[in-house]
Amino acid sequence: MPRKFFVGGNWKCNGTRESISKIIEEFNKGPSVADADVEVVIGCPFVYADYTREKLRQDWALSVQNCWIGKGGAFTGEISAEMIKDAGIPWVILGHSERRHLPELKESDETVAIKVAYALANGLKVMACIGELLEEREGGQTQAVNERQLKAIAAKLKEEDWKNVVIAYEPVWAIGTGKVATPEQAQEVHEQVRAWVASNVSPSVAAEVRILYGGSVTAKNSAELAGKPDVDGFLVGGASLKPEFLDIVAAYKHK
Ligand SMILES: O=C(CO)COP(=O)(O)O
Repeated sequence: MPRKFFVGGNWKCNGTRESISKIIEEFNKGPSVADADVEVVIGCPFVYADYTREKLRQDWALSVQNCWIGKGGAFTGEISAEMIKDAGIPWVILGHSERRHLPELKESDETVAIKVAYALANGLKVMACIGELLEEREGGQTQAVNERQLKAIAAKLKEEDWKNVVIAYEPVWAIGTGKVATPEQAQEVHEQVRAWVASNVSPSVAAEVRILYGGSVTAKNSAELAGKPDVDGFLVGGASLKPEFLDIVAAYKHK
């Protein structure tokens, strides 16, 4: 089965009702993808999930950007996987580098892995993010870091869980910096990630799991990146708040 191209938008902690309404109006003008070889998912802030769902075209799905590590209860300020599911939101982004590395958050590999397993067990689909820091890349640690992050997640999943996971490779040095990985750099890591999954999960999961690239993806660079064999889509930050996101979605045609 060929891997269906996947374009996720990650709005991060951005937006007002007014700006969301405006950008959705633009998005809703784009061609239908209902029968196209692409899946589109918008990751919005929790508080705007209902508002976004109400306005957003029906052929695009909704995601949130985090969830609590386990069952809900006395965890002030947190949102559980059960609540996300109950609210009718199919996807959650987990392990984003901002959550892994911001000093205020510092989510460990283990925390991310527990969240991924719990969200899957409660019926959500997960965009699981991995990626190396600049100093790790410069220190020749790229593969080791990505594999360490993946290994923590894989250790908690059963083989059938993987059908509800997409992996987002987001090199931290490329996020929000305008410094996109070259198509060759992205392909090299995606190939390593797929090979790791083949050896450590199963060859069939490796063949089917979608590996997204994230980090300064724009309308300009998306077509060439999409042309690489192991790039199955994108997780887009800044450009997912702009009309050019429609052009990034259209990059599936370069597959
Ligand atoms: O972090 C990202 C998506 O999750 C990427 O962000 P930018 O596209 O703004 O670099």
